[in-house]
Amino acid sequence: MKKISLLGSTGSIGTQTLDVIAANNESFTLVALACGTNIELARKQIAAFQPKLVSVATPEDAKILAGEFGPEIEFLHGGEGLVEVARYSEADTTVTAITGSVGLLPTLAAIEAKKTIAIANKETLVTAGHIVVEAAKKNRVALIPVDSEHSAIFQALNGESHRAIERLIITASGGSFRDRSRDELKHVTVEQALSHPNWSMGAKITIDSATMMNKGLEVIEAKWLFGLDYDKIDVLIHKESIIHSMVEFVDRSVIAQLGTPDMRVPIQYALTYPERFSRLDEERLDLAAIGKLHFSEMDMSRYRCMKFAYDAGRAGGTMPTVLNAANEVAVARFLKGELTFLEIEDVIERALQAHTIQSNPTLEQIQAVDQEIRQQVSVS
Ligand SMILES: NC(=O)C1=CN([C@@H]2O[C@H](COP(=O)(O)OP(=O)(O)OC[C@H]3O[C@@H](n4cnc5c(N)ncnc54)[C@H](OP(=O)(O)O)[C@@H]3O)[C@@H](O)[C@H]2O)C=CC1
Ligand SMILES: CC(=O)[C@@H](O)[C@H](O)COP(=O)(O)O
Ligand SMILES: [Mn+2]
Repeated sequence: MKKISLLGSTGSIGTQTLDVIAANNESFTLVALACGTNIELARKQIAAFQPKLVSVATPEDAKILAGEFGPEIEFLHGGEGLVEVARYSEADTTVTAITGSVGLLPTLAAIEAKKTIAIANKETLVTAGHIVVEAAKKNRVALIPVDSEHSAIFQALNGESHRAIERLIITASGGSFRDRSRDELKHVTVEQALSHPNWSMGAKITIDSATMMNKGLEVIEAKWLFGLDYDKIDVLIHKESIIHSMVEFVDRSVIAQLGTPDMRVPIQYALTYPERFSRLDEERLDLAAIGKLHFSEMDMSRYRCMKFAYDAGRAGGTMPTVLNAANEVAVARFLKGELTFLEIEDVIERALQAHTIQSNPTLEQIQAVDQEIRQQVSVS
């Protein structure tokens, strides 16, 4: 029985992880969960899965739930609660399905406690990839990708030697505005931006997909997960999200992973790896019904965030931290109606241009830059 601790249980990845656990309850059990403020859903999840440790955002909610569920379950809150859930002694695998760089400290705590990490929280790798990868190596902990593109690459690689890889080809749907010109983006609404053509996801990643920042974050995520230079990581627009990504090998053979857009596939694979469990009752890919798949080149002037991400990744040091923190705040401000869609890019560009890079930053330096940029971008 694999014992799972889940960060971000009430979100899109979190709820689908619980679907996977419930569908395979002879193999998986949930021992700890953490969420934020969605207490109504957390209550249902606790009742259904009976974890032994729970963390929520506020002490008030922790107290209410403790009163309802009694002493059998321990209730914590805030950043410390997240860390305790991530490194819970009874868990052997931690699923990081929380949004944003707030996932960094809990992920590091889980690695230090030698949990296998099923990693969905890409912002953690973007903001501090060198620290996370180094910690995983030192503690001999596996980082198993959950993100669909990285799971596809992981499956395509299937243990192939690093030397055999010519390049990774990460596919991008183009997001909510894939068929609009830049001119048509001036007056788009939050509601329109939140309508992804292929995937149902949390708000932040859906906006990232529309700006193409999601793909930029994924390029940096791939650099750290697969240990490749940026010159070996390409992005290809593929509007159907059927090919989840590909690997080209040095002999020009290309291996792709395909499937219907369903995150429960990569989530389940991250939990069953190196085995595969059956999902025979689920929808199967019907290429004849789809008929055609489309591909086009990435256009860095149409998608400015793509260029920001490659530039920040190549610059290294604290630049990816700036990219991520500025983006998190800019997206939150767009969602609140404080910025227009195109202003997201302007805000990120200003933060990157104003920053003096620090190379090979420590965790403390990353945390300081993250805070500084958040303050700066919340008013700029
Ligand atoms: N959704 C998807 O299909 C994919 C997502 N990812 C990545 O997975 C991660 C999660 O995405 P997604 O599931 O869409 O996000 P959601 O917004 O749907 O869910 C986020 C989860 O994190 C919790 N959370 C957020 N902030 C805090 C905090 N400070 N303390 C405690 N809990 C917190 C939320 O709790 P609450 O709601 O209770 O406040 C919620 O459970 C992101 O990094 C994303 O990039 C990667 C690939 C695909
Ligand atoms: C499901 C998933 O992994 C998302 O990251 C998805 O890839 C978003 O799609 P695009 O960023 O390609 O629109
Ligand atoms: Mn993805």
